Formats: sequence, C-alpha cells, structure tokens
Amino acid sequence: MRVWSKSEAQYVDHCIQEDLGMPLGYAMENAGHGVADVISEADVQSIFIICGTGNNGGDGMVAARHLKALGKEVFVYIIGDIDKGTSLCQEQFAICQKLELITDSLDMLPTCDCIVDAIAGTGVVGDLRDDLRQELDVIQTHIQKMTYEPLVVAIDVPTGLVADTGAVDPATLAADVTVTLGAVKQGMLLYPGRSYCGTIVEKGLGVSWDMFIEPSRTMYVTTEFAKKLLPQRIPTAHKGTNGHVVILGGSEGMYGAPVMAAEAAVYSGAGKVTLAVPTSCLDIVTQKVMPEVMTGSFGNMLHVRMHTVDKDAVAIGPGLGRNQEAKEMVRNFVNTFEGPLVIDADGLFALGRIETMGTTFIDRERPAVLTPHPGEFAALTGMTIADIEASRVEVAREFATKHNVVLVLKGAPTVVALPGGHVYINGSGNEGMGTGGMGDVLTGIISALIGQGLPESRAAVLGVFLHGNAADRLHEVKPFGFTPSEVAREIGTSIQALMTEEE
Ligand SMILES: NC(=O)C1=CN([C@@H]2O[C@H](COP(=O)(O)OP(=O)(O)OC[C@H]3O[C@@H](n4cnc5c(N)ncnc54)[C@H](O)[C@@H]3O)[C@@H](O)[C@H]2O)[C@@H](O)CC1
Ligand SMILES: Nc1ncnc2c1ncn2[C@@H]1O[C@H](COP(=O)(O)OP(=O)(O)O)[C@@H](O)[C@H]1O
Ligand SMILES: [K+]
Repeated sequence: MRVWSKSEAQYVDHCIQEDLGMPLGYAMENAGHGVADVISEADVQSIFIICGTGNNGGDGMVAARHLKALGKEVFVYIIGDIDKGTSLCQEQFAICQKLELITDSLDMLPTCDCIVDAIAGTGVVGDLRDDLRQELDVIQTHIQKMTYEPLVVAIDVPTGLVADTGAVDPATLAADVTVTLGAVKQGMLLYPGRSYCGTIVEKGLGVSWDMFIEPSRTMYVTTEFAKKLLPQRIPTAHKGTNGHVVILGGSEGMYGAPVMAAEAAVYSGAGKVTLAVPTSCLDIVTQKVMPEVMTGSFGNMLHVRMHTVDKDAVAIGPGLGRNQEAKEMVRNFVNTFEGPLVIDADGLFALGRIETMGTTFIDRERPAVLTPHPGEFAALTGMTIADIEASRVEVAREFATKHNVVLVLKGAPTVVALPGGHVYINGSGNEGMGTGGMGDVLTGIISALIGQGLPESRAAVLGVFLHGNAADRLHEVKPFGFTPSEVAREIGTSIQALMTEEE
C-alpha cells in the first residue's frame, strides 16, 4: 500500500489543480462523500462535526451535507475565524449555514453518538497553537463526561498528529476511525501516531494520482503486498536448489542465539544450514541444535572462509560476543566476503561507527543486509535512540542510500530501507515479540530467503513481514510469553496463509 509524506499530499493537491485543471473542490466533494459513507455505515444517528477553517474543515462540511441528506442529525461547529479560512472552506460554510447545520456552541456535543475531527489535516505547521489546544481540551472534557463512548472519526489525520513523523500533540483526540484521503500518511503508521488513528480507512479523491509522484517511495507492507514477494518453488526443487545458509556466531555463554538463527533458517525453507561457531563452543552447540543443522567450527579466518565460500547466504553476528578477536574477525570478513551477507547483533557492534568502515559497503555488487535494533543503529551512526525513533523512516532511508545497504531498522514498526531510497514500513508484528532471541530468528529467516534465491531487498521485506505475521498468529492465542523458537516454527504456516490470501 502506498504511503504519502506531507509534501507528497500537498504536491498531489497542487497537481490536481495545475496539471489536470480539476478544481480542488471536486476532490473535496469526493473526500467528504467518502467520509460520510464510512460514518453512515456505522450505527450512529447524531453527528457533531468540528471543523477548522482550512480544507480539512471543508471536507468535514461536505460530509455534514451528505450525512444530513441521509437523514442523520448533524451539527457543525467551527473552530477559528471563518473569514480567514480557505475559499473552499468558506464556500462549504455558506452552504451549511443555509442548511442550518452550523452551531456556535458545544452544547449539543454530549448528545451525539459520533464526533468528527475535521479541524486540521496535513496543513498544520509546527506545534498546535495554544488557542486550539485549549479548544481541544474543552472538547476532551465534554467527551469524558459522556455516559457512553461516542464514535470518534478523524478526517485525513487526527488533528495534531504530525503527518511525517507520527508525533502527536498532547491535545490530539484519539480516533476510533481515521478516514484518510488519497493515501495513508506516513505518521499514521508510526508510533505514537498509530495509536491515535484507530481503524484506518482510505478514501479516494475521485482521480488517480500515481502519475504525479514517483512510484513506491514509501510503501506499507500488508498481507496482499507480502504475498507478491514469496519465492516460487518448482516441483523438482531439492536441497541443492533451496540454498545453503551459513550462520557464523556464538561465544561462551551465548549458544542460543546462533542456534535460534540456524533453526529459523531451516523452518524458513533453506536447503541446507550450517552453523559455524568458535571451536570452544562446538560441543555444546552440537548438543543443542536440531539435527537438521550441520555444525562446524572456526579458530581463524581460513576456517571462516572455508565455511563460507560459495554459499548462498551467510549471516554473521548472533551471539558472537564483543571481544577484540570477534571484532577483528567480523571486520576482516565483511571487508573481504563478496557473497550474500546478513549482519546482525554483535556483527553490527563489531563494525562500530560506520564511517570508520570507509567504502566497504559502497563497492559491493550485492548489498549487505544490516539488521540493527535502535540501540545498535545508534552505535553505528552516533545518533541518539530518541532521534532515531523520532524519524525512523527518514534516518533509515538516508543510511541505506548513503552506505548502499539494505537496512532493516527493527522496532515497532520495523522499516526496511533499500539502497535506492525506497522504504517499506512493516505491517505485522506485536508487543509480545519483546523477548531475547526474536532478532536472531529474523536473521535466520532473511538468510534462508536469500538462500532460496530472493534478492536481498525482497528477502528483507518479506522476511520482516513473515516474522511479524508468525508472531501475530501466536499473539492471537497468547498475548505474550511465546518464544522466538515458536515464532520460527510458525513461519511455514504464515507462508501458507500468504499463499492462500485472496487478491
Ligand atoms: N490531498 C488532497 O488532494 C486533498 C486534501 N484535502 C484536505 O485538505 C487538507 C489540507 O488542507 P489545508 O492545506 O487547507 O490545511 P488543513 O485544513 O489541514 O490545516 C489548515 C488549518 O489548520 C490551521 N493550523 C495550521 N497550523 C496550525 C497550528 N500549528 N496550530 C493551530 N492551527 C493550525 C490553519 O489555521 C488552518 O485553519 C487535507 O488534510 C485534507 O483533509 C481534501 O479537501 C481533498 C483534496
Ligand atoms: N512491540 C513490538 N512490535 C512489533 N515488533 C516488535 C516489538 N517488539 C519487538 N519486536 C520485534 O522483535 C525483534 C527483536 O529483535 P532484537 O531486539 O534484535 O532481539 P534479540 O537481540 O533479542 O534477538 C525485532 O524484529 C522487532 O521488530
Ligand atoms: K483532522
């Protein structure tokens, strides 16, 4: 699903008028009609629509007119000075006035079973002004005093949600449904914004807009989208064609991480999986790991090269430890290995600040996949975790482009950024996934998909979705307490569900 930034939304707005010569009022009519459709499908009778004086307010008044025509009881309350509003908003106001829909007080609000936030959308500049905050606080107080919970519907975005980052103003009203226009706005998929949108419904503007903007700069990965990324298996496939994956990791006391990664690769369909660990760990790891995984050990770079030469995917890092020896091994390997590569956990730690690695990734023909969580990404970049979280889509995009890597920036939600600047916001996953080892499983899944012939970018986007989707299945049965290994075992079922998903 396509995702818009604020500037893309505004650019489409501009192109509708300038390039097509279509009056923006037509788009507003479609938008408001779409909102009215959504509300009329809900079981509500009286609707209190709070409108600002920009075009978001205009959408609200179009919706008011349609809802009135459907026989609903409708009140329109204006925040701000209508004389200073946009011409489209003033036009709609004049119509609503004649239809006697305008009220100048909040008195009727508590009698309504639906409240619509049409105060402002993508046109908000900077922090909400104090006067608007105060109005929102008063509205919030009215809602809290109601004896039943009204349905709160936001038009385009909940007012005060920053369309690019997902930051929200403390005064923002949390919606049950957000009817977003044209395409979903980036900030609606990022936290905390996502928690304020409720169910997101997309409504069109009555005109296709893909011709105006570069395709797929930011995408939301849904089940329908992920289905298209699945690898195809030919009937004659065998272990030699399904990829040989090597996991390099492990250290004393950290045996589980590489084992989970290797087993996840098996559950994700790898033809063969070899788990190579430092010599001192071999016995314990061999006892722990499932019989389908082959084991090997390394004591020097020559051993590492022997394990990895001509393999279909190599993952380095899970449980590798952080001593000097491990660090040097990683750097040496990353600098010289040209095959399909995934770097995770202690492998990322070993890289240190990315600038010190010079052009290592830039020259690679096949981009390496890096899978940091925000803490690891902070160590790679020198950024603070707060700054990363405040704009995870943009920082991921910038990093992937600058360093020619596929960057999997994990978290809620995980975003996958590609060297060409495209970003995929993952649509699966849940809070039950916060258990040690979850990331190791993801590394195994992505490696197995690369091993089966998917390009790194596709393997990363699909792998992240499958990982979250498998966890979502477990989450339905138990909200938390499911293990990373259970998630790995669920991957096959997730693949099956994707395959049978209706188009
Ligand atoms: N994308 C499109 O093609 C279309 C967009 N439409 C609507 O138009 C909206 C954008 O309209 P506008 O550009 O007029 O802007 P908005 O209506 O989103 O916001 C402008 C209003 O917010 C107020 N405002 C701005 N910054 C503020 C701040 N910091 N504190 C308090 N108030 C602030 C302004 O005074 C003005 O009243 C979209 O969100 C959508 O609802 C639709 O009409 C249909 C077409
Ligand atoms: N609240 C959440 N919502 C969605 N995904 C989550 C959430 N918490 C954790 N995850 C996912 O779980 C995984 C945790 O990875 P990581 O922190 O590397 O774990 P570990 O180092 O223990 O293996 C990531 O894929 C992350 O996106
Ligand atoms: K709004």
